[in-house]
Amino acid sequence: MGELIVMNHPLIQHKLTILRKKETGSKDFREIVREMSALMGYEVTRDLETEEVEIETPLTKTVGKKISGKKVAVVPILRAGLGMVDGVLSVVPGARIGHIGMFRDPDTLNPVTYYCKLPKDISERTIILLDPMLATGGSLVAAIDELKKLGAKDIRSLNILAAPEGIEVVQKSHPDVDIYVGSVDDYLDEHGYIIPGLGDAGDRLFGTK
Ligand SMILES: O=P(O)(O)OC[C@H]1O[C@H](OP(=O)(O)OP(=O)(O)O)[C@H](O)[C@@H]1O
Ligand SMILES: O=c1cc[nH]c(=O)[nH]1
Ligand SMILES: [Mg+2]
Repeated sequence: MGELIVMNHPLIQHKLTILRKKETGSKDFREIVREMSALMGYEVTRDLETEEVEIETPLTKTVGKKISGKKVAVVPILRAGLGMVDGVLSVVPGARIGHIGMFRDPDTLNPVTYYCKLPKDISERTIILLDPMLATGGSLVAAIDELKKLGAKDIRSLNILAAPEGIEVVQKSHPDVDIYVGSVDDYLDEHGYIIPGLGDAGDRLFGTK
């Protein structure tokens, strides 16, 4: 079973509370998603491999560490995942970036894929999949299906909020994928919205409602 990591860091929780507030406008919402994503990016990269390297300081020789092993690819699920890219890149600036475009049909709640462009060597990279919202899990499962079809083997998901129903769906379909979340909320309403949630992340990020 994939691990579920709830990031209870006080800074992450403080920022999440601001995101949830209905009076937080798009400018602040975008800024806080970016800040939270940097903090979450720090957690999601905690187990990246390192190797020792000999270096020279201005005073002496010493041994330091550098990231080794697989390189990273950051893959936002459009649109809302785009809001998380800059924050994560602030901690892994050398990562390649792929894009998966997807929206959820409002009637069926099924994901519809409209775009996919990924780095060629996706099978050799650690993939950090970004989407602020994990609701029914349909979008995340479809995105992981697509990545695996193209050879991806090491995938982790970074989500600001998740519903218990969606986590279960993803863990059943893709037990090898670890899920990092800011909070596991209570339930999904009849329209598939996370409760208490923060509303529609894409609309709040881009001011489209
Ligand atoms: O877990 P699920 O039930 O699949 O729902 C989650 C998806 O819904 C939202 O996208 P949306 O369809 O609103 O598209 P947008 O990002 O363009 O706003 C969200 O950003 C996720 O991608
Ligand atoms: O609560 C939700 C559910 C899906 N997508 C969102 O943006 N918000
Ligand atoms: Mg949306």
